[in-house]
Amino acid sequence: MRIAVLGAAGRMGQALTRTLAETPGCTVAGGLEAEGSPAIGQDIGTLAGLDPLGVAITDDALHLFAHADGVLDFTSPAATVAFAGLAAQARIVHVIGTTGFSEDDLIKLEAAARHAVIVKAGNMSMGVNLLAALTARVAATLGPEFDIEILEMHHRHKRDAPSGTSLMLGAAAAKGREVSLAEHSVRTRDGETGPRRTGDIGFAALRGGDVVGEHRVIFAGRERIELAHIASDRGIFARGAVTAALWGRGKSPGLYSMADVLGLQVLGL
Ligand SMILES: NC(=O)C1=CN([C@@H]2O[C@H](COP(=O)(O)OP(=O)(O)OC[C@H]3O[C@@H](n4cnc5c(N)ncnc54)[C@H](OP(=O)(O)O)[C@@H]3O)[C@@H](O)[C@H]2O)C=CC1
Ligand SMILES: O=C(O)C1=N[C@H](C(=O)O)C[C@H](O)C1
Repeated sequence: MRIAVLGAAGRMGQALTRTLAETPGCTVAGGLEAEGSPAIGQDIGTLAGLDPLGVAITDDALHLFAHADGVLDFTSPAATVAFAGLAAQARIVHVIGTTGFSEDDLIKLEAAARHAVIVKAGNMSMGVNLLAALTARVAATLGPEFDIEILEMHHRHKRDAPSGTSLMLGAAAAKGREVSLAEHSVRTRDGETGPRRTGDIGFAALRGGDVVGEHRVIFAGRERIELAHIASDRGIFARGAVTAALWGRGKSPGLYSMADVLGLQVLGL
């Protein structure tokens, strides 16, 4: 499968190139950066710390989409929405790892998925997707006397909060409890907040240093249960993304999740 990397010079872009280069059945079909980026013209392998792969990073999205069977997209919300239109036109698999979408962006991605195979997840690692399934299970088992709080820490460069993973975990908790996340989520606390409302699902975000990504789901009642995931290497996200692209080839158009790719729903988790 010919797979191109969007945002090839980024932290995830480089991890994706390394993973693609070592995955049987995949070829690195190209790398994209925005016009004016100093990465344009550089070899995608060299940039990712490998031997040269003979593929120069380009800013020509149309050419790149026309010569790929799939694209791995860890860029920015605005770029990803534009790329969804191009992937739909080219009828190729669009794997979306980007986070921080607005409601309006999500509507546009759903529209694009009527014509294209999109696999989208706030976290592509097997561990976090398992954690989400476990979170739903624990939330369904415990009553509302257990307060649910989701805590994350990421590196100082991260631009969005709560993280895509925290939102996935919040959605899983809400699903387990059979409530709407929008009606129960509390994203900030400051000043005279009053006591915690029963049933709320709270979010807290820490930023600093080079932390790859850490998440904790806390169920706090008269006793406390905590589920946690710690990522120490971006390769876990990259492996999930490449697996998703291979899985998506030949599927009917639609918006799929990593739970679909990993078969977690089939397992009843
Ligand atoms: N779902 C998951 O498993 C994971 C998701 N993420 C998400 O992936 C995204 C990227 O993270 P990260 O790699 O750390 O960020 P980086 O900023 O390191 O990388 C993003 C790259 O995309 C480039 N880019 C932005 N706009 C365009 C465009 N229009 N065309 C081509 N390239 C573009 C950026 O270029 P420039 O710097 O010039 O803007 C940059 O090189 C974030 O939303 C993050 O939350 C991250 C890890 C795992
Ligand atoms: O920006 C990151 O780095 C990460 N983003 C994703 C998120 O928003 O949850 C996944 C991972 O935690 C790393």
